Amino acid sequence: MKIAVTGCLGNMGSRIAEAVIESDDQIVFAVEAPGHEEIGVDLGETLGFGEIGVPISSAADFKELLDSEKPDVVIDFTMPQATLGFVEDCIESRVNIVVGTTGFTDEVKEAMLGDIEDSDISALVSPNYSVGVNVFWKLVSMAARTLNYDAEIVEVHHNQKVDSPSGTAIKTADIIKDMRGEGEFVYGRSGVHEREKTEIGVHSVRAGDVVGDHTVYFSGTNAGERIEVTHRAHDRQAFVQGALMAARFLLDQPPGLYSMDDILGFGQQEGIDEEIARPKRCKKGGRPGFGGCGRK
Ligand SMILES: NC(=O)C1=CN([C@@H]2O[C@H](COP(=O)(O)OP(=O)(O)OC[C@H]3O[C@@H](n4cnc5c(N)ncnc54)[C@H](OP(=O)(O)O)[C@@H]3O)[C@@H](O)[C@H]2O)C=CC1
Ligand SMILES: O=C(O)C1=N[C@H](C(=O)O)C[C@H](O)C1
Repeated sequence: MKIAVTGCLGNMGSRIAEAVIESDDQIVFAVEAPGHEEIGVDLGETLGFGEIGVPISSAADFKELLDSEKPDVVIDFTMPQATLGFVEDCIESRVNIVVGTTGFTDEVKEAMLGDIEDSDISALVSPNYSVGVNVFWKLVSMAARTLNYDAEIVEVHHNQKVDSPSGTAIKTADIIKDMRGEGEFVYGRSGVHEREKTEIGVHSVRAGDVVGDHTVYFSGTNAGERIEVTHRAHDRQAFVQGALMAARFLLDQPPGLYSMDDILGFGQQEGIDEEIARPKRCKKGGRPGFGGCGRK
């Protein structure tokens, strides 16, 4: 597989590059932010592998490199503004892309996904490439639909992370809302506030070198219990392996927008949810669930 890596000296980009260098795949070019002091230096030298014949290029030359080096796929973990440009260039040059960047506004992300869907490329865009988090989302969806309990999300990340809440937490909140057909997101409460039943709290912690933790608390009123669904990433390898799996998956796909569900065989969301027995009726439009009939 011929791979191009953007943000090749970042936390994720450098690890993607290292994994590719150590594999039978090939890095055909790698870019960093324009003006980066390592531009022109051999990527292998910088990453401690010795010379590999791939200079770190400026992202300003991305389109030109796409057309001359013709990678099978671009792997991008950078920042939203940069990613939008890379996606646009990939569409124009008909090169597949795996996007890991988070921090897009809803509008910008929808527009980007729409452009991909209207294009001739295949792409995968996910806020989390770890297999574990993709299973975590299934567990959360099952709990959210089954239990009529308050749902609160807490995510913890390293102190270099600039976007809050994490893309993973946002997708987790979306899943809970979708499963319940309702929900208002409330970010990091402060001051006097009476919690509405349908609120979905989202809380961000930034500290030290935490790779990425996500917990959803499902806690019932008078239920005498709570469930905490937690995923903890111990090492960025979890994301790297998923992103490389995604890149390989795209090689064989017709143009389209794919998800990790397609790769992991989780396409049958209903298959999981249908197994969950649920109370069938509630009075006055209450929402059924194992926590009883909630008010709407
Ligand atoms: N989907 C997933 O599984 C995961 C997603 N992420 C997301 O990936 C993104 C990157 O995370 P992380 O690697 O930790 O961040 P880093 O800040 O460590 O890396 C980002 C890299 O992108 C570079 N960059 C910035 N602007 C450009 C540009 N215009 N062209 C090329 N390169 C550019 C940065 O360069 P410089 O330092 O010079 O600015 C930096 O090297 C974040 O949005 C994060 O949330 C992270 C982990 C997993
Ligand atoms: O910035 C990070 O580090 C991470 N970002 C992703 C996110 O925003 O969800 C995924 C992972 O948690 C690490």
